[in-house]
Amino acid sequence: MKNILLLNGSKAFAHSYGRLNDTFHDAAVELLSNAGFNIRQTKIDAGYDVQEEVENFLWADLVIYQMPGWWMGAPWTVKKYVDEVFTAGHGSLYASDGRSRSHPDQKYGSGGMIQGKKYMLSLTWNAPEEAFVDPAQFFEGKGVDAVYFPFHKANQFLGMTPLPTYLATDVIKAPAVNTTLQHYREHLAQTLGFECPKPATDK
Ligand SMILES: Cc1cc2nc3c(=O)[nH]c(=O)nc-3n(C[C@H](O)[C@H](O)[C@H](O)COP(=O)(O)OP(=O)(O)OC[C@H]3O[C@@H](n4cnc5c(N)ncnc54)[C@H](O)[C@@H]3O)c2cc1C
Repeated sequence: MKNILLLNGSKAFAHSYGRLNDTFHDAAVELLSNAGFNIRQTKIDAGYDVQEEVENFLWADLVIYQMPGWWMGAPWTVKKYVDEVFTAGHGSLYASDGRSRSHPDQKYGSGGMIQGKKYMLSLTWNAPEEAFVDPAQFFEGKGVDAVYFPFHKANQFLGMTPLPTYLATDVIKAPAVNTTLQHYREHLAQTLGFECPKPATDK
C-alpha cells in the first residue's frame, strides 16, 4: 500500500467549528507523509473537481474519510461528495449493481471495479464511547460501524474493504485533543504497519 487519499470532511456549522477535524486530517497527512506514503488530499467543503476525485479513487490504495458525526452520520457535504463522485465513477469505480441475467450467482453489490483497495473512517463525536458499546445505551451496543452501515456499504459497492474505524468521542464535552490525536496516530501506525512517533503531552 503506497498511495493514500485523505478526504477532509470538516465543516464549520452551528456548534461544529471544523477545527478538530482539520487538526486530525493535518496530523494524518504529516504522519503518513513522514512514513513514506504518497499523499493526495481534498478538503471537501473547499470544493473539488468531480472527475479529479474519481481519478483520486483510481490512484489510491487507501481512502481515509475524516469527518464529524452529524445527526447520526456523515455531514451532508460528505454525502454530496459521495453522491457526485461515486455516480461519476460509473464505468471506472463500479460497472453495475452486480446482478446478471446470464449469471444468477452474481448478486447485488458485486459490481465494484476497485477491488483490493481499502477505506477507513476517522470520526469525531460528542457522544461518549459507552453510548456505542453499552447495550443499555443509545446505540444498543451495536457499535460505531453499525451506525455507519450505509456509508460502509456505499464504499463496499465500489469493491473496497474497510480498515478499522477510528472514533474520537466526547469531543465537545471533554476534549483531550493531544491524547486523542496520539491515539489516532497510533491507530494509523498499527493499522498500516509502521512505528509511531513518540506521544505529545496533553493540553
Ligand atoms: C448539525 C450537527 C449535528 C450533530 N450531530 C451529532 C450527533 O448526532 N452525535 C454527536 O455525538 N454529535 C453531534 N454533533 C456534534 C459534532 O459531532 C461535533 O461538533 C464535531 O464532531 C466536532 O468536530 P469539529 O471539527 O467541528 O470540532 P471543533 O468544533 O472545531 O472543536 C471541538 C473542540 O475541540 C477543541 N479543539 C479543536 N481543535 C483543537 C486543536 N487543534 N487544539 C486544541 N483544541 C482543539 C475546540 O476548542 C472545541 O472545544 C453535531 C453537530 C452539528 C453541528
